[in-house]
Formats: sequence, C-alpha cells, structure tokens
Amino acid sequence: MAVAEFIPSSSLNKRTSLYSSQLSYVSTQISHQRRLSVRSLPRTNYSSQICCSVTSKEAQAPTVVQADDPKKKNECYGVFCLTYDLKAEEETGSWKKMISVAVSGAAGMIANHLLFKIASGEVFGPDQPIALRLLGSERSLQALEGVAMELEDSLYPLLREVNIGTDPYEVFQDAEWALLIGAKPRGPGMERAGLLDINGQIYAAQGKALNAVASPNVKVIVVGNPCNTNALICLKNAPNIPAKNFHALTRLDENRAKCQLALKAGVFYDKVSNVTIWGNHSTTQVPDFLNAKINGLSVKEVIKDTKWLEEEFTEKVQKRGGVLIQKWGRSSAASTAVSIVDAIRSLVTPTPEGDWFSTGVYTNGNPYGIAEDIVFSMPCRSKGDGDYELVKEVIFDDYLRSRIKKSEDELLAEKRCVAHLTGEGIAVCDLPGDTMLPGEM
Ligand SMILES: NC(=O)c1ccc[n+]([C@@H]2O[C@H](COP(=O)([O-])OP(=O)(O)OC[C@H]3O[C@@H](n4cnc5c(N)ncnc54)[C@H](O)[C@@H]3O)[C@@H](O)[C@H]2O)c1
Repeated sequence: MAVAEFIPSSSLNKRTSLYSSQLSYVSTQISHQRRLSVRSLPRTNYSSQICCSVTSKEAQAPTVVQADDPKKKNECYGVFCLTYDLKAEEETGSWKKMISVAVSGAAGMIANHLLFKIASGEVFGPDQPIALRLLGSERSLQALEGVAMELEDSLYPLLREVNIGTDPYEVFQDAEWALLIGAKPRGPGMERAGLLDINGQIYAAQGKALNAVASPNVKVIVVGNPCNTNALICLKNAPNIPAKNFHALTRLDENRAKCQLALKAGVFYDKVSNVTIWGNHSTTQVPDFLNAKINGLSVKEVIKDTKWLEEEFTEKVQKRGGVLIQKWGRSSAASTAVSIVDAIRSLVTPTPEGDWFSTGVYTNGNPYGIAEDIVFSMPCRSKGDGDYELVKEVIFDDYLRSRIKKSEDELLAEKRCVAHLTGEGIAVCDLPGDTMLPGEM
C-alpha cells in the first residue's frame, strides 16, 4: 500500500490568516483529511490540490488575497484546501486529465441531486477526476457552503476541487462544462415577459462571463427557465464560444414522453427509442410520436389509438410536472437532475446505432425548415466527443408540421421579447400566451 505524503499548501497558510472566520473550520478538518488521504491515496498517482473556495464579497475578509498564481484568484477552506503530493501508484495511471464543471444555482433543488452524481463519477466516468465550480446567488451563499460541506463529507475520490462563489467571472474560470440551472422563480403576478427579462439578464451576464473566462470550447447546458430563450441570450453574449456548444435542456420532456409511450404500449421503457421533443421547453413542445419507435416498430403501428396520441399524449407529458407537485409537494428535481446526466452522457458517449436524443440547440442551417437563429429542440446524434449532428432521416406529416410551427412561432416571439438582451435592438413583447410548464415556474 502506498504511503501518502501530506503537504498542506502554502496558500492554505495564507488563507487561514486571511479568512480568520474560517480558520477553526480549516483546522478541524485537517485530521479528517488525513483520514481521507489514507483512503484515497493508494488509489492514485494523481497530483492535485483539492480546493474549495468562497468568492463572495460578503464572505471575503477585507484583506486582498494574493494567491501564488495570479490567475488562481480563488482561495479555499475545509478539506478541499489540502494539497497532496501524491506519489506514483499504478492503479490510477489511467485517470484522465481533470475536467472543470461549473454549475449555477448550485444551492438549489436540482443541483442538490446533480452535484453528487457528477462527483461520484456517474456522469463523466469512473476514471474522470472532477473540479466543481459552484455558482450561487448572494442569498444562497450560506446554503452553498452547506452543499460544499456535504460534498466534503462524501469523500468522493474523483472530486479534486470545489470552489463556491457568487461572481461568475471567478467561478466560470476555465470551465469545460457549464450547467446553468440558477434562475429566479416567477413571482406572484409576474407576467411571462417579466420572467423572460429577469432571467434573461442573469443569462446575459453569465454568457459574458463564460465568454471571458471559460474554456473556449466549453459545453453549456441551460436548465433555468425559460431555458430555450435563456440559452439563446447566453450564446449571443458569448460570441467567442461556438453557438453549437449551447444546449437547452429538453431531455426531461423526452424521458417523460418515453415513459408515457411505454405505459400505453404496455412495455418497459427501454423498448422505446427515437423520441424527439421538437421546439420549446413549454406547453408548445412537440413530443414526436410519428418518428418514435417501440421495439423497433413505428409507434403508430404499436399504439393504434391515434386520438390518444394526438390529443392526450402531449398533454400527459406536459402535465406530468404539475401532477408530481400535487403528490410530492414540490417540483421535480431528482428526475430533472437525472435528465441533465442523460443529456451530458448523450454528448460524451456515442449514440446507440439507429437511435437519437433530443436537445435544444441553435438553429443554423437545419434540414427541417425551422426558422434560423433560435434555440429549438431537435433530434441529434453524437460520436461521444461532446459534439453532435442533426438527424436527417425524420419524416413529417401535417399534424407534426403544424405543431412544430406553433412552437417555432412562440420562440420567435420570445426572441423579439429579449432583443435588448441579445444585442438586436428594442424588445417587443407579443407573446402568444402563458405556456410555462406547470411546476417549473
Ligand atoms: N429545463 C428543464 O427541464 C427544467 C426542469 C425543471 C426545472 N427547470 C428550471 O430550473 C430552474 C431551477 O430549478 P430548481 O428547482 O433548482 O430551483 P431552486 O429555486 O431550488 O434553485 C435555484 C437556485 O438558483 C439560485 N440563483 C438565483 N439567481 C442566481 C444567479 N443569478 N446565479 C446563480 N444562482 C442563482 C437561487 O438562489 C437558487 O438557489 C428553474 O428555472 C426551473 O424552472 C428546468
């Protein structure tokens, strides 16, 4: 068994003097970290500093922190402050280079499920060390520290760094993935246009920050609603990052649609494939049963109840969130987190032969005749390299076309309503109606 050499970082010493309020916390963690080192070090030859920092104006001591590396402004506390000089050990010679994953809204309900999946290796693989960069609002900073503490206590070997903060320019530094969940809930009496504006401003600011400090090829998944238009705002504010790298999460809708088709057909859901969600993550979304398959057969061959498919199926998918709130008393967070994992895994693993997945992506030369320059959910395939291509072999009928058109019209209206945030002039809000999904206000 290899022996770990335990070297507290020099920056830790600096930090403990600068962050006096956290000094005792750091100290009490050291013995704990020694225990962690016994557990994790024999498994690795990976040299790393595990670091958790707070980057909030409120949390910082008045003294300006001078880190050894000026690019590394963040300082740390707790178990993640401790630097290990891990000695050679063959077992983890196959570990990959660490990736940096930024998550906004990290103190929220969805993130509370998602972060632990990422840290465990479930998302990026058991050989992929992770640095988590967690962004919260000023109001959620205390809760964010609580999240970091739970991550500490989970002793995940793959989790090499954790930073927390409220400044996206610090938290998004060098991020290779940005999972943007943070958003304001819709207040009482707030018009949908108001929500588009208030959350659009968040996504404009975060787009600018990603553009300035993230990895130039960062992959961005926007979850906070209204997610399609937030993704459009974000990408417009990040001109140096390829627009193709931005996604709006419609995978929960796809998963719900698969479940409903499986229920109706009386098969387990692994038999349902090729399900596309077209359009907006709203009640105008179009779960496509024309191209979907059950046991490799067209859904319409298996479910002959056209009335159910055309009238009830879509509504069931849309109302799922609302029904869940009635039962559970809160909105779907666990299944949303699972769908974010699915969305990432669909980009980092090759798509199974003949199948595809849905994701909201920037329309720029799409083969379906959908308006360009919006973020629209469409069928995609990936080679597992983080990139995707649109699926060409899909069919349309009048029903599908007319439904898609409605969602397209809505997204074009949303785009006009946020023109002030995308750099395209004065906003004009003529939204067709209230189409937020129940439970995701
Ligand atoms: N696309 C989807 O499929 C889908 C599904 C479910 C929920 N959602 C949306 O996801 C969002 C989050 O849901 P939740 O249940 O986690 O909500 P939540 O209220 O539990 O968490 C949101 C968190 O975001 C934080 N936040 C607010 N403004 C922020 C900012 N500027 N920067 C960073 N963090 C900020 C809040 O403090 C809060 O902790 C909502 O907009 C919801 O509608 C989307």
